[in-house]
Formats: sequence, structure tokens, C-alpha cells
Amino acid sequence: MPAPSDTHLDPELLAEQGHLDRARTELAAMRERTLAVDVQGSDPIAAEHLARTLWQRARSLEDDPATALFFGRIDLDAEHDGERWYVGRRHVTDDAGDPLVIDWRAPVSTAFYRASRTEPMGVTLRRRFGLDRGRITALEDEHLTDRTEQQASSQILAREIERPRVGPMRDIVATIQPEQDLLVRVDDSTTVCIQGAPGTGKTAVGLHRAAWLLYAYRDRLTRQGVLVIGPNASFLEHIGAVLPALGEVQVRHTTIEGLVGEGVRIRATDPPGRATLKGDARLADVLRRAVRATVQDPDEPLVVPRGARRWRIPAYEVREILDELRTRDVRHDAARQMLPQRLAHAVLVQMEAAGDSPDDRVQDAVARSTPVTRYADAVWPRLDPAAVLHRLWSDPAALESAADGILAPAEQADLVWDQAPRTPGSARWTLADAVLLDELADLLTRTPSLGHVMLDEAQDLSPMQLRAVGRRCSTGAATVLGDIAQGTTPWATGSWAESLRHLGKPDGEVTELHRGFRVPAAVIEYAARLLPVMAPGLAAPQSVRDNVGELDIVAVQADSLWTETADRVAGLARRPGSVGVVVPDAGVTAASAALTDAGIEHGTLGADHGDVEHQVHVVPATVAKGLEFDRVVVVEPAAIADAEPDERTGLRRLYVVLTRAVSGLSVIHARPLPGPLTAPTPLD
Ligand SMILES: Nc1ncnc2c1ncn2[C@@H]1O[C@H](COP(=O)(O)OP(=O)(O)OP(=O)(O)O)[C@@H](O)[C@H]1O
Repeated sequence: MPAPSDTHLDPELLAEQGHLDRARTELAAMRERTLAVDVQGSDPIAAEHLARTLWQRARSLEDDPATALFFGRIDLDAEHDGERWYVGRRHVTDDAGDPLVIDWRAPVSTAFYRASRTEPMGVTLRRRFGLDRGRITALEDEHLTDRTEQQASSQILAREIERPRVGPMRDIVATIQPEQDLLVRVDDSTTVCIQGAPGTGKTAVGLHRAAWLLYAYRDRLTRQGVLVIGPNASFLEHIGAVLPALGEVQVRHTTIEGLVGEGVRIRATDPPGRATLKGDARLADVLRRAVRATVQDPDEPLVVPRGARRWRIPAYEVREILDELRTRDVRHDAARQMLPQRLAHAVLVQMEAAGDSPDDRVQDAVARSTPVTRYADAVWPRLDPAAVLHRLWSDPAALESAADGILAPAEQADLVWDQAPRTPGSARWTLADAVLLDELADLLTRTPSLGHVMLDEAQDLSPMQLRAVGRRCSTGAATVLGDIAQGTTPWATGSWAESLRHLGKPDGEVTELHRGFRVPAAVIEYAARLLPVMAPGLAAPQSVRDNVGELDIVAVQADSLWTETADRVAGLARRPGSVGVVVPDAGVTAASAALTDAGIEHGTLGADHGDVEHQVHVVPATVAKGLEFDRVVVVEPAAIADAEPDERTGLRRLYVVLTRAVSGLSVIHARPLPGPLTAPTPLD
């Protein structure tokens, strides 16, 4: 690959800048044409819908002068009519409809990302553009069919990966790698599960996949919706700008709490053991039984007075009807609605046997009559999820009858409240309870499915949480992203096959990403000392970064831990790029006070709030997952590990926080470092 051209006088560069200028002008014209459409119509609802669609389209056609409209070009061989395509974030056409730029998601763009010297895919030239504030500053060419040309690594790609990180996560549309592109473009009916070490681009791939799916299956997915699920509010803020930057503004982002917590106030926390038990898939059977147990076989017959006659359906016949409804795979509420019609039908059969000839209207009238609806309500009652769970957790006998043979007596005893709240409304529900309430709600009425769900940090979900997510994509597919080595919940998954089973997608395709884009070699090798102890069998990523990174381990006196931290942060903040100060959760206040005393302006991240705009952030260790900062200061690793319920989880938490750095990692400690971190590595 020849050296990138960097001069403004380069005629090639000027010609490309000319194409960019033309594309800008045409984009502005496309937007004007959209805005000029006169929305009229006799149907005001249709007119309003059209106006909204046009407004959204006009918004998506807004030009951001800071980003170039295209970042690459491919020239194809004669077999492909020698076509030339400029690849960018969106289609731009001239007023004759000829494309000036094609969307990166269009099928023809695939070759830009995947063509190689061994498989050129008809590409004779691949050109990447170096861009600065929306202007072309460099070109990098690969002649894929020229055997004499030396293969070299892309400087433009390297520059993009090495760019210091500030603010929220960016899109990677210009530099998606072939192995990533393969995953982005998997069809909409396939569930993919991507295992990858920290910084291998799982989140980036998942978000670009969501954008691609919305392009390729626009009608269905806009109608049914696409949902992104991440671990906490700070993470959602970190990733929240990526899809809008790709023109997709309608994708909802939420956490598990947000997903199941609608209408439930989560006001308490379960101890780890109980939360694990409540997250166990066996609870699904317990709840199913509890709901089924509310359907009572009657002892009394159904008596329906009509005119001068009284029709009697004996209890044994009602029991047969109930048995038939029980064996059908319908939800509780749907069966409840069917029951009055079934009972009315039995009455009609008797009427016919007595010589009457009742029609459907009579059956409807009988089904709606008070004796039938009262009787049906008594045997197949209206249920409220909170009331069902309230009863299980407050009444050991009710729990025993639902859990007998499923949960051991000691497990049942652990689930029952010590002091039961008087009413379901006054219960202090936990997150695990909210997940169970969600399961119960689905046993009553089917949860509607979305078109696609992207689930990030999926290793941390309990089986019951996975079931809750699976319900949201029962007729769609999912993109499941995670790293088993980063599992930090007591119920974290041990295998993706198991997670996919709980998600209801046992045929999901598990694949692995190996190349690390975030963490430089020195830092990843340090963090990887933990792997053999807490995730044997899993390897660290192979860092693709040119920069090996900076690693500093600083031992300090306990009484100067925070002042030393502030000193170091002050030094790091003088350079461009974000600084994450990752501290034990219990140290957030002390860390923030020390930074304030040192005059360092900063934000504090939390599980329920994000604020990614500052240069310096104090990050509680439990919130760091999925985030990244140019430079990271990890304070007191031993305390971060000790805050977790067991050693393995503690070391995994540490692995997560040590792998957030893009350029440099400083570890400041007063207590001895956890044992595995002091093991020698080839870098020592
Ligand atoms: N092809 C690429 N080109 C440029 N940057 C990339 C590419 N792939 C990934 N990155 C960058 O690498 C960083 C890590 O990516 P990402 O957060 O998606 O990794 P991850 O696997 O989800 O990490 P973690 O397991 O720590 O959550 C991000 O800054 C992302 O933009």
C-alpha cells in the first residue's frame, strides 16, 4: 500500500474533495425536496403520519459538517461494469436519482469491508479517506488484484483506533473489520451470541448490527421495534449516541431494571444467595404451578336459570372442561375468557337434548349471564401478579404446594418473608422479585415480542432474567454479547449454550472475537494475570493497538491514598483524553472530595445515572463494566475485590476495571495487591 497522500495540491485529493462537495450540495437538495413536500389529504391521521415521516426523513438528511459524507471508495472490475462506489453513512443521490454515496449497509458496500487480496470480490481498488473536520486530508489505496503491491497495515485504521477517547462511544462505521462485518450482516432470523474478551468490539458490533438490521428489514423492524439492553444507566449513556449517529433514532435503550421494573417499585435488595435462588430457572416451574393452583375444580354444579327452566351442569362435567383448557397451551387470561363460552356450550347441549334449538346468540347470552360469569370467576379467577407473589412469599403452605419437589425445604424457607407486608401494594420488591412478577405477568397474558433484541453484558443475567429478555424476542431474534470472564454476578453464566437455552434460542450461533481494539498490550497482559485463577480456559485478546500503552503500579501510604490519587489524576488530565478514576464503591465520596480539594472538575457515574461529558470521572467499580476511558486510575484493587461476595467474583470485577483503559493504566494501592496480580509475566 503506497504511503497516504497528504498534500492539498494532490490532484487526486482535490478531485475527491470535489466529489465530497458535490455530495454535500446534493444532500442539501434532497433535504430541501423533502421539506418542500406539501402534506395534504382528506384523512388527517394519514396526513399527520406522512408529515412525521417526512420530518424524520428531513432530520436524517441533516448534514453534520464535522463528519464527512463518505469514508471509502471501491472500484470494481469489468465483470461488475467497472462501477465505482463511495461508501458513507447514508445514501446521497443527485436529482436524477444517480447515487453519489451509498449507505454502508447496502449490499454493494459489503465488498468495501470484506474484500481481500485472497478474495478481492471484484474490487480492483479500495480507497480509504483520511478526514479532518469533514474535509479529506489523506488517501490510502489498496489495489487488491495487483500482485506486485506490498500489503501494509492501514495507517488510517491505526489512527482511528489510537484516537484518544473523549465523550460517549463513537461509531466505527469507517473501520469495521471483516470478522466484525460478517457478524453485523447476519440475517434477521438468526440469533448470534458473541463471546469476546474486553475491548474486542462486541458492543460496537452489536450496535452496528442493530443499524444494519433496521436498514435491511426496515418495515418489519420499525413496526415491531428493536431494543438494546445494557447493564446500567452510565453504560447506556456511553453507547447512546452510536445509533443516532448512524441515523437510527428510534431504538429504545434500557437496563434489565427498566425492562421488568415498569409498574413495580424496586425498593429492596436480596442477599446474593436469595437473589441467585430467585433467578434460578426452577422458579419458572414454581410460578407456573402457583398460577395453575388458582384454578379450582368445583364441587358444586353450575346452575343457569333461563325462563322457567334451570339448567344444571354437574361438577364432573365442569372439571372435564377445565382439564381440557388446562391441557391447551393458552395463557391463564385467555383460558379465563374461553371458559364462559365453554360452559354456555354445555348448557346449549342440554337445551338441544331437551328439544330446544338455540342459536349462537343464545350461547353468547348464556356466556355473559351473571350465573355463568360468577361461576367462571370462582373456578378460574382473575389474577394479579403481585398478589400471587405476595402470597407465595408470605404463606409457607402456599409456597410448599407450588414448590414441592422443585425446591428443597431450606430453599423454600429462604424465600418466605420474615415479616410479610400486609398487602402486595406495600411489599418492598427486589429486582429478582420484579423479574418473577414479569414471568407471572407472562403466564397471565403473553408478552408481546419485539423484532430484535440486542443484549449486552449477557453473562451477568440470571436464567430468569434471560427468560424475561427471551419473551421480548420470542418471534424475533437476539444479538447476545458478553464475556464469561467478566461475569460478576453470583448467578453469572458458565456457558453460552445454557444462556441461549434460557433465552429460548437454543439454536443461537456462538462465535468468538479475538482481536482487542481497546486495551493496549502492557495493560491487557497485566490484567490477564487474573485469568488463570478466575476464568481458566479463557484467553486475553490479542491487542491490535500499535501503542503498547503505559502501566504504572504505585504503592502509597494508606493515609495518602486519596491525595496521591488526586495528584496523579491532575497530571493525567493535563493531556487530552478522558480519565476514569475507578474506585471501590465505598470510596466514591472520598475520591470525589479529594478531586474537588485538588481543584479537579469531574463527574461521578452511578448505576442509575450517567454523565459522560466531563474529562474526568469518578467511577464506582461496579459501574465500570462496558465503559472505556483514555487513561484509567484504579484505586485500591484489594478493596475492589473484597467488596464482592467471593474471591472469584472479586477477581473478575478487578479484571473488568483493569481493562477499561485505551492508553494508560495507573494502579494506586495502599493495601497489598491481590495475589494473582503480583505473578510475573513476560513483560516483567
Ligand atoms: N473496527 C474497529 N475500528 C475502530 N475501533 C474499533 C473497532 N472495533 C472496536 N473498536 C473500538 O474498540 C473499543 C472497544 O469496543 P467495545 O466497547 O465494543 O468492546 P467490547 O468487546 O464490548 O468490550 P467490553 O467487553 O469491555 O465491554 C471501542 O472504543 C470501539 O469503538
